[in-house]
Amino acid sequence: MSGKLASDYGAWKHLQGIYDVERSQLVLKDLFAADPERFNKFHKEFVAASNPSNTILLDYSKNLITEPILAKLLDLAREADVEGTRDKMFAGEHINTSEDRAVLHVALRNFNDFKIAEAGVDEVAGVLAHMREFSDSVRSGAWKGYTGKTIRTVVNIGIGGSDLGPVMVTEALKPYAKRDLDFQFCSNIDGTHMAEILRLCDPETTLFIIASKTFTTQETITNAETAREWFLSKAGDKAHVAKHFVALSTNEKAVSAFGIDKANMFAFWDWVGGRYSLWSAIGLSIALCIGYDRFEEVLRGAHDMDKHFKETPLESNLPVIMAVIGIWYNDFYGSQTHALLPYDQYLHKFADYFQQGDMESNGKFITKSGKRVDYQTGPIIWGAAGTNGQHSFYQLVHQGTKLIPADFIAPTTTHNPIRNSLHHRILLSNFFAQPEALAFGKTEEQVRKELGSGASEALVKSKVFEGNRPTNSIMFPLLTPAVLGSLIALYEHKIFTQGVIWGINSFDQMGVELGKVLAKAILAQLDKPEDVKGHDSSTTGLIHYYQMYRKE
Ligand SMILES: O=P(O)(O)OC[C@H]1O[C@H](O)[C@H](O)[C@@H](O)[C@@H]1O
Repeated sequence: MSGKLASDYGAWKHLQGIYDVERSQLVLKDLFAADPERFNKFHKEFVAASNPSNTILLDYSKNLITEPILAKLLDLAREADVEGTRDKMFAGEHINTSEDRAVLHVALRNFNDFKIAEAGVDEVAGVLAHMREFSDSVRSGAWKGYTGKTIRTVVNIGIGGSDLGPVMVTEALKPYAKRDLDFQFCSNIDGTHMAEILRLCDPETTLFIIASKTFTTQETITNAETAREWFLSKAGDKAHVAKHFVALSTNEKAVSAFGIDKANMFAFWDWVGGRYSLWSAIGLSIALCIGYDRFEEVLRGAHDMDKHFKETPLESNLPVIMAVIGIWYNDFYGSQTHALLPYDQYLHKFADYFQQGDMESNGKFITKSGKRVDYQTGPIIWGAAGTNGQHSFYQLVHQGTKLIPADFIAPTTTHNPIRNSLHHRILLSNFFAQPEALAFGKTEEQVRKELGSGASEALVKSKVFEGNRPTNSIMFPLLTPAVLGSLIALYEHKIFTQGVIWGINSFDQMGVELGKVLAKAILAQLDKPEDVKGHDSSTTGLIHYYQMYRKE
């Protein structure tokens, strides 16, 4: 940790100079016309070391960059010591400085490849074996509920990282799911979420997974208590809880205080960040859904990307390339957001997942050495599955006043080739067309030609697409467990790289605390109007309104 701001680096200043002078020449149409080799120069294919059918193509040619700009961006990564910090992460050094913790989600999918010395790493294999044994037993029907019936519904109770990863992955890998096992995910403290899920559950055949790293999260503990209360109101005897409740946590004490047997607890460790925890015991619902072997394929796919990130020179390193191009827009072009646009219905939760992954990691204005940054850090992440987005927000992406860098993501082959893959061909034609339209647009001249001489000036102008809107295109053969593992790890390491360049700690989340503390204080004041004290007039007024109209 140099203690420097990113803007102090020589490469940063150089890039600012390039941006100021060359920006007007960075026109995709011209860059492509000038160089027929542009695609060849600006794409890379990742091929997993352990599994050649796991490949990912990254085409970054439709970005507002030239070879010298990319080289300078990579110099910035070197100057910020991305490589050194990466190696520290893999070695188990405590790079999460504010919490004095290692950052070792990579150890959860390592299979004894990299040597990592940190307490708990040697326990990973044991927990995976426990997950295998348990998921096999539930899936085979050997695990019985309190009346001797097999499990039909799994309810994962968790929030944030203890929810979003399992939700996203079980959706993404639905083609591999055990279809006669239903999966529900209860996260929100809003009782509606739990009430609607319990309507679908039979206590004799439901398994509740209480997923919480800390086992102190208000939403999760309240929802878990509600589920237990509901279960006991039907099952009667507390001894039956052991057949219907398991816990995934780092906090053994709190788990046993809740009444869950140690044998039904799946452990993990403080060096697993919440938003990096789907690889840990938090992935139990994934293993139950697709089977342990498939879950392990997800881990191995991620490990292959870890190897790529750790061992590939920066020039060919996919996460690093995506990271530095993102910085070019975020910090020099001033773009505020980054869109994730998967053309695969199975990835419809991908943007939701990386909203937490990216925004909780890099949404910070203080560097690791306590300085306030004088540049932008993490972008706002958003997106939706194609082609739905096209009929919703793409108007603004094409013709709005904002620059919105976007990643288009698609498989060459669909799991559902209905009507001879007609749907997939239409889907992919849109996947190819959108980045093309965004990059090359449509000139006034083309519009005039199309409309003929009678068209009004206003109409002509309204149909012009300026183009020059940058995108990455990411393709892979099929959304398999291994590919998905690699894809998630690709984005994780992109986020890591950006955080190192910005000098921030991507692995704490101090920003979610304040609201929680205030809510606790307010909860104690909600009963009586005279108790509402210490707030501004707006907050007081809102609580009084609630007190006047509530019905309980
Ligand atoms: O798993 P838990 O300890 O219940 O935490 C759940 C979530 O809580 C907070 O919102 C943290 O900011 C998240 O990173 C975490 O994923």
